[in-house]
Amino acid sequence: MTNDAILVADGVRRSFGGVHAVDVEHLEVPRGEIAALIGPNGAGKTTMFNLLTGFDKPDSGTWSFDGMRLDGMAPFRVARHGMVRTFQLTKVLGRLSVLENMLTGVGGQPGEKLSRALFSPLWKKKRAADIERAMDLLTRFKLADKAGDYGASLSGGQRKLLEMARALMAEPKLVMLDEPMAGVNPALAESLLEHILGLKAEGMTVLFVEHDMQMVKFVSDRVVVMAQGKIVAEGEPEAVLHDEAVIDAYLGAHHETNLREIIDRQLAEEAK
Ligand SMILES: Nc1ncnc2c1ncn2[C@@H]1O[C@H](COP(=O)(O)OP(=O)(O)OP(=O)(O)O)[C@@H](O)[C@H]1O
Repeated sequence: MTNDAILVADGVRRSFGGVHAVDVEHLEVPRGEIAALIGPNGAGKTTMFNLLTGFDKPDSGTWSFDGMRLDGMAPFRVARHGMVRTFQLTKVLGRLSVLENMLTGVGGQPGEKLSRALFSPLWKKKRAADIERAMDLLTRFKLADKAGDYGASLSGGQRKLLEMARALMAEPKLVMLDEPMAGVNPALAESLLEHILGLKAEGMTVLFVEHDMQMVKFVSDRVVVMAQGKIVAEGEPEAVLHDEAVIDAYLGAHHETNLREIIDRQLAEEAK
C-alpha cells in the first residue's frame, strides 16, 4: 500500500473466549509519519498494541518491523529492535526515582550480568552515558528538577511525560503511545503534542491510540480506524473523519464520543 512502511502486519488474530478482539487482515505504518489508531471502546486497539510489542500472543499472524520478523519475540527484544510503547495506565515505578525510572528504559539490560562483571569499567562508562542521556531527556521533558523524586510523587500528566521520555531511552525508530492524552491537563497536553511532533521531526515514526479527535486531527498524517477487531477505514485524517463507515463504527457502538458532533463543530469552526 505504501512505498516505505516501517511496520507491516498480516492476518493478526486474537480471541478471548468468543470475543474476536483483533482480526486484522493487513496493517502498514508508513515510516517517518504519525499514524493514529482510533475506534470505539473495545475495538481491539490496545490488544493490537499488546500483540505487536510482544506483551500478548496472537492466535495467528505475522509482522515485520524495518524488514525483520518480530512476531513471537519477547517485549524487551522488540524494544531492542527499535519499537517501544507506552501504556494506557502508565507503568511508572512509584518507589524508584524519576532518574531510575528512566534507566529502566535503556535497551540491552537482561542477561548482561556476566559481561557486567567481566567488563566493569566499560559498564561504568555506559552507565555514565545512560545517566547523561536520561538527564538530557528529562530536561527536554521539563522533569529534570524531579530526577531525584519518587515516581509516585508525579502527577498523572507528568507520568505520561516520563513514560514517553523513558521510551526514548531505547533510541527507538517507532514509538507507540497508548492514549497519551488521557488524564492530562490542558497545559501538559500542549507540551505532549509538541513532543509528539518533535519525535517526527527527529525522524521517528509514531503510532498512537487516542479518543481525543482534536488531537488526532491535529497531529496525524494518517488515521486507521478499528471496530470490533477489524480495520474499517484508513487514510488521511480529513477523509477518514468524514467517512460514513467511521461515524457508524462509533455511533453503532454507542461510543461516548459523538463523532458527528465533533465533526460538525470542527466544520463550523473552520467556516468562521
Ligand atoms: N485479557 C483479556 N481477557 C478477556 N478479554 C479481553 C482481554 N483483553 C481485551 N479483551 C477484550 O477484547 C476486546 C478488545 O479490547 P481492547 O482493550 O483491545 O479494546 P480497545 O480498543 O483498546 O478499547 P479502549 O478504547 O476501551 O481501550 C474487548 O471486548 C475486551 O473486553
